[in-house]
Parts: sequence; C-alpha cells; structure tokens
Amino acid sequence: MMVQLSDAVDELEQWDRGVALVVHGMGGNFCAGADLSLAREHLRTGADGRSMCALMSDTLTRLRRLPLISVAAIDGAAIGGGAELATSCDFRVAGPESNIRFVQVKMGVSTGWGGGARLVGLVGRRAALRLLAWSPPLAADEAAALGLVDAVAEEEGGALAAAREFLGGVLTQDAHEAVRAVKRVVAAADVPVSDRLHRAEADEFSALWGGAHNRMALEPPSSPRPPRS
Ligand SMILES: C[C@@H](C(=O)O)C(=O)SCCNC(=O)CCNC(=O)[C@H](O)C(C)(C)COP(=O)(O)OP(=O)(O)OC[C@H]1O[C@@H](n2cnc3c(N)ncnc32)[C@H](O)[C@@H]1OP(=O)(O)O
Repeated sequence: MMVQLSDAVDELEQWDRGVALVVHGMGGNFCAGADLSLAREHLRTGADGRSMCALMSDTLTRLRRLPLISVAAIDGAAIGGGAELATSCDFRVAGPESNIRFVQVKMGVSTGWGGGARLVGLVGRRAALRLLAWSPPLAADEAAALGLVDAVAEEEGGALAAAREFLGGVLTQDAHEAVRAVKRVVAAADVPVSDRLHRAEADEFSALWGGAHNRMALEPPSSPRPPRS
C-alpha cells in the first residue's frame, strides 16, 4: 500500500489539470495503517522504521502539496498510519459509523508520518495531545465537533458520495487554474515549519520502533499482547 500510494502521488504530480482528489479505502475501511504482517517480518529495527517514515512522510507531504483540493472520504476505520493519512488531506468527510483512532502509543511508538504535527494544526495542541496520548476511538460526530472532520455523511458507507457533494462548489468554479493556484499558495504557507517538524517526528518514531513494547504490540493476536486500554 505504501509504495502504491507513493506511485499514485508521483502520477498525480504529473497532472497539469484537475482541481480535486478524493482518497477513499476499499472493503469498508479507510486505512488500517502500516501492513502489520510486513512490519512483523521485514520492518523490525529502528532503521527500518526510519525508512518507512521517510517514504510515508515524503509521500504524504507531496500529497498535501498537490495543486488539488484533497478530501479523505472516511468510511469505517482510519487507524494508526491510516489516521495520519487522513490528516494529510485538505479536508475529511466521514461516514456516520466511521472511526478515527491514533493507536501509535498503544503500538509503543509516536506518530512518524507527520500526522502528529498536522493534527496539532487541525485540532489544536490540547485536543491533539489527548487524541495521541489517550488513543480514544473517535466517532464521526466527535471528530466533527473537534474540527478534525469537515462533514458527516448521512448514510453508512456514504463518505465517498458526501465527499463529491462537499467538493461540488469547487468543481463548478470556472477558473480551474485559479483553484490550483490558491491551493499552491496555501500549501506553500506551511512548507518550512512542516519539514522541520516531520523530521523531528520521524526521529521520535524510529527511536521507539523495534523496541520491546513495539515488538510486543506487533505480535499476532494469539501471542501475549501489552494492555490496549
Ligand atoms: C506505522 C504504525 C503507526 O501507528 O504509525 C501503524 O500504522 S501500525 C498499524 C496500526 N493499525 C492497526 O493496529 C489496525 C488493526 N486492525 C484493526 O483494528 C481492524 O482489523 C480494522 C482495521 C478496524 C478492521 O476490522 P474488521 O473487523 O473490519 O476486520 P478484521 O479485523 O477481521 O480484519 C480483516 C483482515 O485484515 C487484516 N488486517 C487488519 N489490519 C491490518 C493491518 N494494519 N495490517 C495487515 N493486516 C491487517 C486482519 O488481520 C484480517 O485478516 P484475516 O482476514 O487474514 O484474518
């Protein structure tokens, strides 16, 4: 998923037209984060964790800087790295039964894909710390009350349709080049700060990834696991 997402962003960077992008998961969930099987078998050390952060931080930063208005259409779960992916879009539209959860601390790590820094920008310092350190599952209406979600679909599984509706006002703008220009202007505003913060976040993540608590959390469910609540 991580490499495919990076390739998709590469391709979108080549587009010289278009005003919007909707990111949606398949199979009823938005994104369950890093592939746990891959992590167990091939991403075992802090250095592996740093490589994963480098790829994902770069991919999500490039996604965020595309001259397209991006919307995460969240049906089902957005967990761990999936919640970080959701923060990289300009807006989030969620199904009524959706669930956003930053499980990183329960996995023995911090955010590492730039999602911690983006979350502070979205919901403020206190709420971000609460979501990251306590790891509560966040229902759509709670996420909307915090400003993390911009619109809640009426029907279960309706996030994609609601995202299209949300974007309606921008799709009908005549001057598509101007929409792309304002997106570039807004994206440029957070460049210097976000680059520095993302590096610091990746440092925190890779210092913990592969450590004792993280290894235990990555074990399959049949093995003894650390307490999750
Ligand atoms: C980098 C790091 C970070 O925190 O920054 C991460 O992202 S660590 C990743 C953090 N993510 C997680 O801990 C997600 C854990 N997964 C879940 O909470 C749940 O599976 C949901 C995503 C809510 C889906 O629940 P639901 O009841 O719909 O389905 P399910 O649990 O039966 O899962 C369907 C199948 O997907 C697999 N599956 C689920 N999440 C997966 C993941 N992240 N990587 C690899 N496989 C995964 C399950 O093992 C199962 O496989 P089988 O069909 O073969 O049994």
